[in-house]
Amino acid sequence: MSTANSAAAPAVRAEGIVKRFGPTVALNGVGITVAAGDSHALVGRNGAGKSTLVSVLTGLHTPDAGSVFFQGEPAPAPGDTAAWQTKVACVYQKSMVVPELTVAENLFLNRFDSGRIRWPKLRTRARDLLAEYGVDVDPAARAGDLSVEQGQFVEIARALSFGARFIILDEPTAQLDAGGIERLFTKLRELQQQGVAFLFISHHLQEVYDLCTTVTVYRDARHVLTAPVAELGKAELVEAMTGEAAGQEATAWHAKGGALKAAAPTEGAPKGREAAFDMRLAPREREQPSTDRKVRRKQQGAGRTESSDPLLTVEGLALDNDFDPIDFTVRPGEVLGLAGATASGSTALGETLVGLRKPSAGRTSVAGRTVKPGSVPHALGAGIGYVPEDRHRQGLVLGRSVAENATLTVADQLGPYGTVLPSRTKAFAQRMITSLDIKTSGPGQPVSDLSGGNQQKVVIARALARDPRVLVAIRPTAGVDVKSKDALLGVVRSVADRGDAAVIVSDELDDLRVCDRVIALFHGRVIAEFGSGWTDRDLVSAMEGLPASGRAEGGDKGAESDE
Ligand SMILES: Nc1ncnc2c1ncn2[C@@H]1O[C@H](COP(=O)(O)OP(=O)(O)OP(=O)(O)O)[C@@H](O)[C@H]1O
Repeated sequence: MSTANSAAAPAVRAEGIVKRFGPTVALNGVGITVAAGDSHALVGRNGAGKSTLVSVLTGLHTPDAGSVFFQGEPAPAPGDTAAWQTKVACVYQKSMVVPELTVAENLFLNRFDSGRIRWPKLRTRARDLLAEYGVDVDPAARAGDLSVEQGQFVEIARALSFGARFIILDEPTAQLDAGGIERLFTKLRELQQQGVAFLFISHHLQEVYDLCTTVTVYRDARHVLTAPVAELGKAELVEAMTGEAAGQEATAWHAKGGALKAAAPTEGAPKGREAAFDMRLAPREREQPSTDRKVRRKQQGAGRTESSDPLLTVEGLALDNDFDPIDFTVRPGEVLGLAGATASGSTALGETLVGLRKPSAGRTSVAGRTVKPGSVPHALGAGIGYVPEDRHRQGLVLGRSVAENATLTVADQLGPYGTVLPSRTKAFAQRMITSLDIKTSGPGQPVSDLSGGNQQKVVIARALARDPRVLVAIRPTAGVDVKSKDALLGVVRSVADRGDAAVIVSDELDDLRVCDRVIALFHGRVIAEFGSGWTDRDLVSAMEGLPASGRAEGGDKGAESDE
């Protein structure tokens, strides 16, 4: 929306940007122009070069070639942080404010006048500043106590107060619920009216259509196209991102219902999708051949109704202040979805299953064996595999290589008598790189050098290497591009299809589509349960805590109907 500002110089113009990291060419002569007051989306597959461009546009990286202009003026000199702050700011999915400081202190961080700081004056200035941009946050609040949404608003206000008229939003909605996204978008639209321009980076293509007027696509470090969003269909957009014509490859964007489910394995057919997704380092000897037989029969078409003993049993599990007592089972061959926003208790429930949190009541067992509560090693030992939500805090050792990270949980299986055979580690990592299409220069590359989505693939590979009986994945496709999403969800599905079980904790409909059953939580309580055949509207309504409106067939047991 470039209303009154259409005649103004572009908020940013970058031309011929080249950025190399050793042998990797992260940006290969790309450009981008964001008009004043525009909301411009930058999309591309994992590793396309988006984050690298953000680093160049914010002065964190100096390009090897090319130039950047803000409002027609050359970008500040490298290292002149104060000057860059007056031009551009980047708001990430997790606010970068300093949690120990108050909002007022964060707002004026690094720009106190020399001499004594006058706190009352500072708070007043902070209040005025927040009011100017319509941000309803107490300046005396500790930044660490703010919600993600409030933290982002504070960061936007801080950027604008430096004079910046160009803000980059890098996956800003990843941690927000539907209400938070709507409020963020409303604020962005208001600011656009005042001439502020946005570069919006997201793997959620619907958000691009909801918010942006222009879209630029990068693929493999190159610029592919820039077009008005209204003139580019979703299929064309995905085609530009993947370089494949629609229909050539099912994408998560198009996939509906069972389309994402990997085909059931047939005996004597090792090739194809499941073979590619078999990421186990050393597949375990099956202890329960009878169960396996049942599962195989089921997979061969005997239908999903046939019963077998549950692999995961959860009885009266509760965590004070997070979720009420809950009971459920997951059978071999089944993927269960636990749907709900982070605050619904679904994430806490997932973290309790894997031993990260100690429940206040109840019991979990895997294949009939009770799992010691609150112990990750015990949960792993019992056969639970874990894909964490926060891959940086819980998932990866950033300084270590792709190969080392992928095999961290299976070091005991990499060589005799506690030794680790580099050849075995490398061979396993290479298999994983190929199967999951990880964009990397090789198994020896540090994971810190991978793009965010490719790091997530390493986390998933690592969980699978242990050959878990029950895979618990929390928002497994966060930050993952449309095509890789399909592959990763196929991997989760294949865990069940080989006779084990999986639990996906998510509020992403694409994640939940691979599930055979979905339990929706709201405010720590089960609000509904769906078999197959739910509609987007039904599930979204349940996750928002809205009353059932004749929700999907297949076992809806809305809270209201209990009465
Ligand atoms: N510090 C670095 N050292 C080496 N290679 C890097 C570094 N940073 C990025 N790369 C490489 O540059 C390429 C582009 O990465 P970038 O993070 O810009 O991708 P992206 O489009 O942001 O991906 P994602 O959607 O997964 O976040 C990737 O191949 C990545 O491995």
